[in-house]
Amino acid sequence: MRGGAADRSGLIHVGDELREVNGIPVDDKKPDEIIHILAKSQGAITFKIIPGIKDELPSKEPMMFVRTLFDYEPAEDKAIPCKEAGLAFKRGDILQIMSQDDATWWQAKQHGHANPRAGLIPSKQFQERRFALCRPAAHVLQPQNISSRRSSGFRRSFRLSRRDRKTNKSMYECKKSDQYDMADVPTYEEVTTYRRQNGAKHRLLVLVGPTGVGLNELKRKLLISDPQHFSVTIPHTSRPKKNQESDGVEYYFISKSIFETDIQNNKFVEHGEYKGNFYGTSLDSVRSILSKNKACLLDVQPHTIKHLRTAEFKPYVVFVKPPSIERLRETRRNATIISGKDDKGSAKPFTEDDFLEMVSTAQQMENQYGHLFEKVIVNDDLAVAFTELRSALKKVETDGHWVPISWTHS
Ligand SMILES: Nc1ncnc2c1ncn2[C@@H]1O[C@H](COP(=O)(O)OP(=O)(O)OP(=O)(O)O)[C@@H](O)[C@H]1O
Repeated sequence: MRGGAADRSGLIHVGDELREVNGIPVDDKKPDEIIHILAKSQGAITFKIIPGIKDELPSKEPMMFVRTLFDYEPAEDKAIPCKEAGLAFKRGDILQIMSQDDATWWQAKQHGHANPRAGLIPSKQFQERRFALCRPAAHVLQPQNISSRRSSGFRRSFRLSRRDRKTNKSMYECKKSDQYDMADVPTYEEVTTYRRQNGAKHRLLVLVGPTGVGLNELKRKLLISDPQHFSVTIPHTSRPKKNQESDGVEYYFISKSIFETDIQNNKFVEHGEYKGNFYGTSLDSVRSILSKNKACLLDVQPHTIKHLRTAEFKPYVVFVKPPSIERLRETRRNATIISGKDDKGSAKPFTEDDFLEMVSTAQQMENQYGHLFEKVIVNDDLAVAFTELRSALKKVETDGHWVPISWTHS
C-alpha cells in the first residue's frame, strides 16, 4: 500500500522477488503461508529480495484530490479484497488519490490526516458500475412520492420580487420541477483549492431548500445587512406591466414570443408558467450583478444546480434545512407562508402538513442532491441561521475552498 511500511522504506517494490523472510526460504511457499510467518514475527523483520529490474525514477507522491460524493464503509463491502485495507469515508470528504494502478481498487488517503498509509477505495468506474446496477430501484419511487403529494417542495425561485408579493413564485408551476436526474451517478469529483483573488468576480451564492424553510427571509436579512454588497436578480415576465410598475424594477417585461425564443436559446436559469404567463430568471440577470462586482444571491430548485456548475459561476451552494417538526411548531408559531394552493396567493399560518412536507422534502433533496451542497444550515433559530450563513458567505470570499478542477482551467 502507498504510504505503508514497505513503501516508506523505499526498499521493497512491485516486481521484486521475495526469497527469504527472517532467514526462512519462501521460494516454495504460498502467499498465505508467508503472511503467517510475518504475522508471527516480532521486532525487526529481515527480507532477502531479488530486486525487479526497473529503470524508473522513484515516483513522486501523486497530487490528485477528489471530493467523495457518496458514503463508503469497507466493512460492509463484499467485493473488497481485504476489508482491513479499505478506507472508510463520508460524502463530501476530500481524498488524495495515491494510486490508480488497479482498475477496480484505487489507493487513497484522507486529506489532512496524519496517517500516511493509503487505503483501498472502489475506483470511479467500478463504483459507477455498481451504482448503475443497484440505484434505479431505490430512486424510481421518489418522483412518484413527490407528485402524489403536491409538488410544492419543488416550486420556487423567481419570487424574490418581494416588492410584489402577490407573484410569489410558489404559485408557479415550474416546468422541470419534478424531474429527477436518473443519469447522474455521483462517485468522485476531481477538485482543487480555489481562493478568490481580491477584486475578482464573486462566486454565485446559491440557496436551496424546501418551500417555507426561510430562504426569502434569509436573503432579505442579507440584503438589509449589506445592500452595497449583496444583490438579487430581477425576474423576467411575459405578463403585461401594471400601471405602478416599471420595466427593470419589479420585472423585465417582455413579450410571450420573445420569452419563448429565449427559452429555446437557454437564456433562463429557471422558468415557469403561471396563469398563462411566463416568469423566469435569466442567466444575463445573474451576469449583470456579478459584473458589478456584487455578490448575487439566487435560490433555485435543486435540479438546476448542475446547470450552474460552470467555471463562469463557480456556485457556492447552501442547503437550508428545517429543524425537527417539534422545533418547527415552536419557532414558526407566528410565521406565515404564501399559499401555493389558492389563486390569491394569500399568507396563511403554517399547518402541520406544511411542516411534515417541509421535513420530508428536505430529506429527499438531501438524499438526491446532497453531493452538490457545500454547506448545510439548519434554520431553527433565525438569528443563529443568519449569522452562520453570513459567516460562511464571508469565508467564500476570503478563504480557499475545494472546487471542481474544471472550474480553474479556462
Ligand atoms: N427560523 C425561523 N423562525 C421563525 N420563522 C421563520 C424562520 N425562518 C423563516 N421564518 C418565517 O417563515 C415564513 C416562510 O419563510 P420564507 O418566505 O422566507 O420561506 P421560503 O423558503 O422563501 O418559502 P417560499 O417557498 O414559500 O417562498 C416567513 O413568515 C418567515 O418569516
